Amino acid sequence: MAALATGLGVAQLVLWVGKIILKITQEADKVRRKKQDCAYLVRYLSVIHKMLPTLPEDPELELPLNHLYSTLQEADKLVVACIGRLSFLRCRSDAFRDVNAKITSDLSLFPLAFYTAVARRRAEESILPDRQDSGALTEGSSSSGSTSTHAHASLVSDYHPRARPSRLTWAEVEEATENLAYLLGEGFSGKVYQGRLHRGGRVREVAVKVLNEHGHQGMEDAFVAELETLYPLHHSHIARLVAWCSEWERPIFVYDHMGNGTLRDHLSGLLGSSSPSPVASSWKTRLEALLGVSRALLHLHREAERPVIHRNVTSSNILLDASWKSHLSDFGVAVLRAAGDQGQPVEEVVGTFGYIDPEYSRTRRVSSASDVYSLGVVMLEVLTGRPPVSPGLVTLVSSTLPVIQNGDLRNVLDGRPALGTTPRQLEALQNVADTAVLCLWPRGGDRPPMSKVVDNLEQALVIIRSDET
Ligand SMILES: Nc1ncnc2c1ncn2[C@@H]1O[C@H](COP(=O)(O)OP(=O)(O)OP(=O)(O)O)[C@@H](O)[C@H]1O
Repeated sequence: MAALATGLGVAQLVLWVGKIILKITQEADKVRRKKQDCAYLVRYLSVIHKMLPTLPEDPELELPLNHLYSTLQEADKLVVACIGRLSFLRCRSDAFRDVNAKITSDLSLFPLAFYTAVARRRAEESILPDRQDSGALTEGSSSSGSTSTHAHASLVSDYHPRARPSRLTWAEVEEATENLAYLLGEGFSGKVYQGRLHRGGRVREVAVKVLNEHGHQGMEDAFVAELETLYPLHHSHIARLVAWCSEWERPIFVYDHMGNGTLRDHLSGLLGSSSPSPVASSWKTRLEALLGVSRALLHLHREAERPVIHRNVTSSNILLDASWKSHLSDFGVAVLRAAGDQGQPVEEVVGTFGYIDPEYSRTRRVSSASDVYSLGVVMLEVLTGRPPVSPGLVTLVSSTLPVIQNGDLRNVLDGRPALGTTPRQLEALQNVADTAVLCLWPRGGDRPPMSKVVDNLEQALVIIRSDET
C-alpha cells in the first residue's frame, strides 16, 4: 500500500486519515452483501474518527498515522470489492477480521491514552470482536480463522465456543454479590467477591472483581487490557469472563467461580489443611495443572484470532476449579502480540518479581518467549513446592536452576507428594525439570515455543499416569 509522503505533519495526516474513514463509511453504505462485516468495520472506524481530534501535535505520531492510513487503504479496497462483488475471496469475513486486527495493531503504536480511549469506547458501545458473530453472519466464510493455523491435536477438545460476556448494571452486580458481602481474596489490582448470577432460570457461581483505583497500569488501562484481550478468548483452561460492568465508579469483571483457589495457595500449604489437597500430595495433579495452563498459553500465542502475550503468568494467576482443573486468569497487563513475535517495545515493564523474563526486563521488548520464561518459573515451583522468591529476595531460579542443571533434581524436589517418588515418577519429573531449564534460557530466542512445552508435559504426564495405573 502506498504510504503518504513523509513530513506532512500530524494535523495533515489526521485529516487524511479522517477523510479515508469517511470515504469507507460512504462506500460501506452501498454494500448489501457482507453488510454486517462492513457495519462492524464502520462502527470501529467511527470510534477512531471521533477520537482523532484528541491526538497531540507530536511528530512521533507521523509514523503510526502513516501505518494506519495504509491499513485503511486496504480496508477501503476491501469494501469497494464487496460493493462490486469484484472478488468473492476478497470480501470474506476472514479478510474483514484481518483488517480489523491490523487496525488494532496499528493503534497499539499510538500513545497509550489514545489507544485505551478507543478501546474503552469500543467496549462501551459493544464493538468488540466476536468469533461467533462473524461466523454466523457470514456466507461462505471459512470456519478456521486466518490466523488459526496451529493444529495441535490436544487443543481440539480444549476449544469451546461460548456465549460472549454480557454487560451488567450495577444493580445486577449488587444483587449478585449481596452488595459485595463476601470477600474471596485481594490482589494488587482489586478485590474479588463471591456472587451468584441468576440468568434464564439458572444460577451461576461467580467471582466478581472490583478494580482498584491505583493498579500498576492504572485502573482504566487494566480494565481495557483485560476486556480487550479476554473478551474474544474461548478456552477451557482460561478463566472465563462471564460479564462486566462499567456503570459503577470502578470497573468490574465477573468470572466463573473457581472453587479451589490458586495453585500458589496449595503449593504453599495455605489451603487444604482441613482436607488433604491433591496438589500437595499428587504429582499427577500438579502436572495436569501445568499442562492445562501451557495449553491455555499455546492458545494465546498461536491459536487465538488475535494472539496475546499474558505478561503475568504466576502460580497465583492459575486458578483451580472444583474438579482441580487449572485456568489461567488475570489479563490486566496482557498485550496483543505484534506480527512476527520478535519482541515488541512496551512502555512499561510489568509483571511479578521472580517471574519476569530478564531479557524483557532489560530490553523493554516483550514476546511470547517472556510467557515461556514465567511458566518455567511455575514449573520450578511445582517441582520444588517453594515460592518464586524467598526471604532475602533470593529467587527460585537462582537457588534451584544450578542444582537441576547439575543433575541433582532429587535434592530440590518437594517431599510432600507420594513419599518415596518412584523411578517412573522421577523420570517424568526429570522431563519437566529439563523443560523448565529450556524455558529459563536467558535469551528468548533459545527458549522452546509453547507447542514444544505442551508436548513435553504431555509426555511427562503419560509416564506419571502409567505409573499410577
Ligand atoms: N475466578 C475466581 N474464583 C475464585 N477465586 C478467585 C477468582 N479470581 C480471583 N480469586 C481469588 O481472589 C484473589 C485475588 O485475585 P486477583 O486476580 O485480584 O489476584 P492477583 O493475581 O493477586 O491479582 P494481581 O495480579 O492483580 O495482583 C485470588 O488470589 C483468589 O484467591
